[in-house]
Amino acid sequence: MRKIILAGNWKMYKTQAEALEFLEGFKPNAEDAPENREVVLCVPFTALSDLSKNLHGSRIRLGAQNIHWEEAGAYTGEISGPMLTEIGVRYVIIGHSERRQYFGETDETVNLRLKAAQKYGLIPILCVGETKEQRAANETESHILGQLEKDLVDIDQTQLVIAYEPIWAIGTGETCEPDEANRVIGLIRSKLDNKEVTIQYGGSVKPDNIDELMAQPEIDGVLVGGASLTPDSWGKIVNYRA
Ligand SMILES: O=C[C@H](O)COP(=O)(O)O
Repeated sequence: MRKIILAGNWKMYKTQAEALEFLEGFKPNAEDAPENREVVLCVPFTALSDLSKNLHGSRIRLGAQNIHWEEAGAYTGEISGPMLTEIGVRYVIIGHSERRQYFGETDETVNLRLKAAQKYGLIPILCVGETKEQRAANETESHILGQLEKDLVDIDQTQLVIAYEPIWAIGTGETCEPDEANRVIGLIRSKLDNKEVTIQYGGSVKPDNIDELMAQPEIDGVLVGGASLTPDSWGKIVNYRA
């Protein structure tokens, strides 16, 4: 069954102290949300351990923002599956457009990271999406389907979340129209072997557009950057009106 998953991606924001302060403010909002909604926070590595210790008995799940494909080794700046699972991490974002754009992530390395996540029992949140130029050139579909074809080689689609994030909508305030996000997500679903994969929308999701986005039949959740950084706006998003 398709699961509703609302995930915040804090990117490179919040120290440990700021993360704990956020948690104090957000916990009551999370507990108010309907039980069928999975609430996830993908936070910087430095905040994972402290948050994990403070999440016992809570329904909030922890996510990371990267994973290396090796179990250990000389890979300065990387993090491994066992390091994440040891502290209670359940989800990991892979292939975010910022990783692809600034850190040389390719479909090949995305595929390796996806395999590693699944090997260690983590649920990957695979990000795909087109640039403004690709959209203008009518290449949205071919680009995304090309990403999926390479990224998903030998990936178990029963342990997978996909986030459709049009790059032009990330952090710009320019949200993809809900019916257009629904159309693209429907297209992604049509190409998957497992039609029950949770597929999220991401890109300038805010408290004032979450209801309309979540009312779309193909959208199973959201991946949220900026609006997941304050307990108030993230609380409103996880408590969207069904
Ligand atoms: O991972 C989240 C996305 O990059 C969306 O970020 P945003 O909500 O700040 O536009």
